[in-house]
Amino acid sequence: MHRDLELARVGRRYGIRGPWVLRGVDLTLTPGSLTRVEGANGTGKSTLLRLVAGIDTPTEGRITGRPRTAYVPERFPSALPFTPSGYLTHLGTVHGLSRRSAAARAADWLERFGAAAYAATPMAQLSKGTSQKVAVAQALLADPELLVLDEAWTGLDAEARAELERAVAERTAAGGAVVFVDHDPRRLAGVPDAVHQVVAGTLEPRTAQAAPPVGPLTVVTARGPAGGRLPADATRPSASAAEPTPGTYRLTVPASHSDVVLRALLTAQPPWHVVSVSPPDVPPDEKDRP
Ligand SMILES: Nc1ncnc2c1ncn2[C@@H]1O[C@H](COP(=O)(O)OP(=O)(O)OP(=O)(O)O)[C@@H](O)[C@H]1O
Repeated sequence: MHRDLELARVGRRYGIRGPWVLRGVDLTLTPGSLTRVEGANGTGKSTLLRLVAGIDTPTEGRITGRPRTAYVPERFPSALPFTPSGYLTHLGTVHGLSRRSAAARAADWLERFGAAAYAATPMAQLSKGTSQKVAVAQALLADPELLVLDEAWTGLDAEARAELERAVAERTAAGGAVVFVDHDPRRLAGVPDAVHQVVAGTLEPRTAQAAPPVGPLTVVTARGPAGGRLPADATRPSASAAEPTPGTYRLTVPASHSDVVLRALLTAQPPWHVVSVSPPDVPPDEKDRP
């Protein structure tokens, strides 16, 4: 994503005389940012996400700077006349991939979400959870610059939920923007760069204290090159960073983001030395004891 996506004074109503669902919405999504949208039932969250995703257009106002966008809708039309493999491969070619690399990516994503065994099952026969995995895979397939997730975790098993959190971390680390709605307040808690609430048809920044991370945490201990500064991609997702001895840092990271933090440390120029990766409250020198 090379520039911001901007919503300026956006309004949406359904039907010429329908009530305004949203009005006067201003929102800026910057490259690399994670944004959460909250709001009570029926306030217009899905309406907003459809506008952000570009599958609906505003009744008034402007949206500019659209990047390559992918979207997981609240309700995925699962009864399609395809198998997951055929569907994802077809979509990959629509996104400009060769058939061969589209098929390889389709297989990779189905594997990541634990749905490889259903690659050749007609989609109409899939369980709700497996079709949700296909819904998520179709959005991630072509490395979108903007990823819009409307309750995308709903129906996924625990491993697939964690995998989707990791995929979100990868997208933002790659400079993409991610916007999500989720009924679970613990979803990626403490990680979003911005949280907005839909209230009475407008969008307001949430002013209450941001929730601290409540999911599983990982402590990454790393030693830097002389005078080295922690790479921004390592500090940004971290809930805390301490420097117990000069040049050695302990980063406490949501487990969903540990791969991204490790990659940022190891690919920095010059690279950092990762001393240990452990659950919180386990001193690094004790973690290997039986
Ligand atoms: N296609 C549509 N045609 C007419 N009205 C619609 C349409 N889509 C949404 N609405 C109305 O717009 C309002 C906001 O709906 P929306 O689904 O955006 O809210 P939401 O916050 O996502 O709700 P929920 O939390 O229940 O998913 C509701 O009153 C809904 O009935």
